[in-house]
Amino acid sequence: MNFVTLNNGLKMPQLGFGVWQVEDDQATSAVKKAIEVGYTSIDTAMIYKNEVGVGKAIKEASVPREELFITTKVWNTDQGYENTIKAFEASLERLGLDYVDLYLIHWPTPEFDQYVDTYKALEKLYKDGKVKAIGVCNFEIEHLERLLNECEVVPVLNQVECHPYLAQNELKEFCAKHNIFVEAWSPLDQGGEALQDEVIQKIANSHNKSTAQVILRWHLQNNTIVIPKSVTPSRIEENFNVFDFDLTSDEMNAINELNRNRRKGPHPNEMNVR
Ligand SMILES: NC(=O)C1=CN([C@@H]2O[C@H](COP(=O)(O)OP(=O)(O)OC[C@H]3O[C@@H](n4cnc5c(N)ncnc54)[C@H](OP(=O)(O)O)[C@@H]3O)[C@@H](O)[C@H]2O)C=CC1
Ligand SMILES: O=C1CO[C@H](CO)[C@@H](O)[C@@H]1O
Repeated sequence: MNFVTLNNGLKMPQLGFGVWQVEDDQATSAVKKAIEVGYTSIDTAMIYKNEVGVGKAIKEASVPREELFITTKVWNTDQGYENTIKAFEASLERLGLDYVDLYLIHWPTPEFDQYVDTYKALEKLYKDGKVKAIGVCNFEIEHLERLLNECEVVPVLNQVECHPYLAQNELKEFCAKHNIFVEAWSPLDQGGEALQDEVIQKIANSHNKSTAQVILRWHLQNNTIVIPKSVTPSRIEENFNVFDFDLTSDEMNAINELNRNRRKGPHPNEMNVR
């Protein structure tokens, strides 16, 4: 497993396990399987409604809590300083934990203009030692600039949709300049067209790997953190088995050229759901 060092010195596994669209019960078995395979980083959120199931897996796992890296997120309806503190305590309770490693704002929801206050609540939780790191999801450059100007703690990462068809080059450049990692959500294009791409298929054949493994390798070699999701035991293993080969710079460039700025999810400025 590769670890990255976040801007506050905390180490985080570069490959983690996502659990969106996994029912609470199934989350327990999927996370237990993932931990058995060797994943130690788990990405959940209040809105996934599976924090209880994830917490159960953590409790039943044979790996000590301090070796795990648990991420959860504050949902749009809980934004604002006081609401965020309450939402965090509720997440902690559902997870059955006394701290989380990383707490993230789920969407900026710019129309409501509360993400600065929300972030200030994350700073308070961080200063109180209840979270080991804080960050954001789905922040565009202008949203990050506001945090950098108006808040004290630089987010450790920005979790955004990213895969070969949505490379996020401009955002990656901005984040790198400010020592903020990019973490890719839907890194496998939600199991979609990118997994069938002919260019990626050819590269995969030459390494005797799957297209999913090549895509994950592309993310890792781009210095991106990844959190693929699967409830299929063989795929949970497959997605972890990406540290025994390297893509050449020609192969990396060939995948870079597939970018078409095509999103599966909403644009952050259009996601003002409450
Ligand atoms: N911050 C945010 O706004 C968001 C965060 N996320 C986070 O990112 C995580 C990952 O993103 P997600 O949207 O789930 O999508 P992914 O890109 O991880 O793709 C998951 C889909 O791909 C399939 N799959 C997984 N591995 C393979 C494989 N090796 N071969 C073929 N198919 C495969 C899965 O099927 P199956 O499970 O049936 O095996 C599932 O349908 C989420 O689970 C969540 O934690 C996601 C969306 C938004
Ligand atoms: O992480 C995510 C998945 O679930 C949410 C919806 O229920 C999305 O909005 C979000 O981006």
